[in-house]
Amino acid sequence: MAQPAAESAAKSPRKSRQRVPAGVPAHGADAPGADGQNPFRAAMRRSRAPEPATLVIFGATGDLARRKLLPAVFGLWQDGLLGSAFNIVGVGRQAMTDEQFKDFAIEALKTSKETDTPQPGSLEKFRELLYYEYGDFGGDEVYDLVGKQLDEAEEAHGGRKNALFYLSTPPSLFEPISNGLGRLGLHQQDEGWRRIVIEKPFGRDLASARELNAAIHSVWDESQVYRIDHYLGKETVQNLMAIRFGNAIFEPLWNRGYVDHVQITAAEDLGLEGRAGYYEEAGVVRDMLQNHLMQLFALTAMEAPAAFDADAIRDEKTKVLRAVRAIPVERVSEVAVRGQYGPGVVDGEKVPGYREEPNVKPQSPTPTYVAVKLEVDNWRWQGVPFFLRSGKRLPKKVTEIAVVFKRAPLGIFPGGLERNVLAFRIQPDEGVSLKFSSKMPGQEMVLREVVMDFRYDAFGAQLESPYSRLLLDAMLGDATLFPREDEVDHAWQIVSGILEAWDASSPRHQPAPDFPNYDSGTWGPAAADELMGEGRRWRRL
Ligand SMILES: NC(=O)C1=CN([C@@H]2O[C@H](COP(=O)(O)OP(=O)(O)OC[C@H]3O[C@@H](n4cnc5c(N)ncnc54)[C@H](OP(=O)(O)O)[C@@H]3O)[C@@H](O)[C@H]2O)C=CC1
Ligand SMILES: O=C1O[C@H](COP(=O)(O)O)[C@@H](O)[C@H](O)[C@H]1O
Repeated sequence: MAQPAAESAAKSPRKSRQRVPAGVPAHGADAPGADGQNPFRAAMRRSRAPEPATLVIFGATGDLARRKLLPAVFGLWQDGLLGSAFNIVGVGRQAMTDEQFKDFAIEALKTSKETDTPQPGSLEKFRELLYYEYGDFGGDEVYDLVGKQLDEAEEAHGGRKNALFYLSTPPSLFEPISNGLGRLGLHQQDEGWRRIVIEKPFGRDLASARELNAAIHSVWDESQVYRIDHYLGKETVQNLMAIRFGNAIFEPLWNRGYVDHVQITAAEDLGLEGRAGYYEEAGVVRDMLQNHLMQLFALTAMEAPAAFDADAIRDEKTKVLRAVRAIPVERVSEVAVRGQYGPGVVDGEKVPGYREEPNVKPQSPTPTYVAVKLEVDNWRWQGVPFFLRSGKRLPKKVTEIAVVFKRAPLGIFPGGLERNVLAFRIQPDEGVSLKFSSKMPGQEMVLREVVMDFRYDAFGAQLESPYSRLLLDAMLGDATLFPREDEVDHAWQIVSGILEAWDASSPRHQPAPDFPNYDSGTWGPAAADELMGEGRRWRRL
């Protein structure tokens, strides 16, 4: 590996790298978080402490690492959740010294909106945990250097060589990195645990996802593989399971007898945010529908698991994904709607259309909006449609799951017979609300819709970053909130026909409607309303 001139002088010899020894908390008893300032984190600390470990982030100079991963790790560390010894090795292709990477990481923490407020001195202490290696991810040398880092950590880590490899790179590098780690034997668990976290999208279609799974399994056992979907790390998504399976009152209603339909919305006000290179290839189906929305759907529709453990939950999610009626290319126009945003006004500001975004092709056919109707062929949900939608440059950022109940069978009062709605607000204003009809004060028996509302802020705790939760889970070996191979496969099967019909390069391509077909700042194309059918409409959020 060639070293740049400035770098070879500045890079300290490996031997002199000091690690925080085992037995000494990564920050001591005086450290921030140790005073129990966050009661929820304090409770976690007692029951969940990972063994000493090294977190190796491939793609450590990228957008995700900078904005989300480093702040998430910092938050965990500052709250004393990372056990007795811990360090991070950033891996990238840019030539940088440890010192330069430390500067980069601290700057990232200072600029990211996701960083917890640093306690005095904690950024300086955190800086000491950081190391950096770089090289060609297709060669061997970079993995050799990473292996040496794990060797060097051994003593400080009480003789353990536990490592979590986080692949935060473009998806095309997932397989080469997995193979590279395998070639050098870094997946072997004889001197500690070894796990690999793989970012999304996992494949770009069913065939490539299967190939990637096969390639990953040629190195790793499935129990070592953590495919990340950050929506599963959101408190409010976990609360969906808590509410469904921790209360008796919902279960009797949660079926075709009482539910009219379900709406799942993941709306974003933002546009591309400079990610054209990725998004032009992905589009909204790969970016949001195949993963985040399918996970929300599976958690809403699945049967009660026998236990709250990784296999039981993932078995149930897989079962319901399998029960979704197939959407072959011929059915796509009946059950799915696509859109692309044009110029418009969001939050009072004029914004350009998708095709005017930097590095987007002037005639780009990439969809930025999707709405789809899923039908589930099982006893519970027969005849109950699930409507899923996601789009960029919609009027606001809001993610919600709304279970819309059937109307009362007979209207004996004046006033509309409205449908009750149980709505899980995933973000923002996290909470759960129940809409029902109530008598208005007065002499007449007139009904009006009212809302009973639970807000998460009632707990008085700031919600944790999903990446913190998932990173810690992976370090603890808990895969409950990570999609398993078969789930990912079924989610790809569901969207395969849509991709085939909409991808311009597909032989069965169906030409797009005239794009752009919705203005920025509106709720998407009109055809999405028609998808709902007679008597139903998208919720106004
Ligand atoms: N950004 C986000 O908000 C989200 C991202 N993800 C996923 O996370 C992963 C990373 O995304 P993101 O951080 O946005 O991507 P970026 O392009 O910003 O960063 C990717 C990282 O990989 C490195 N890299 C890129 N190409 C190569 C190469 N050929 N050889 C070696 N290193 C390379 C980059 O190095 P360099 O700095 O030199 O370019 C950088 O460190 C992707 O899989 C993405 O889909 C998932 C959810 C949200
Ligand atoms: O994975 C992704 O998710 C974000 C939305 O995540 P959220 O937690 O902010 O809701 C989306 O903007 C991005 O395009 C996609 O890659």
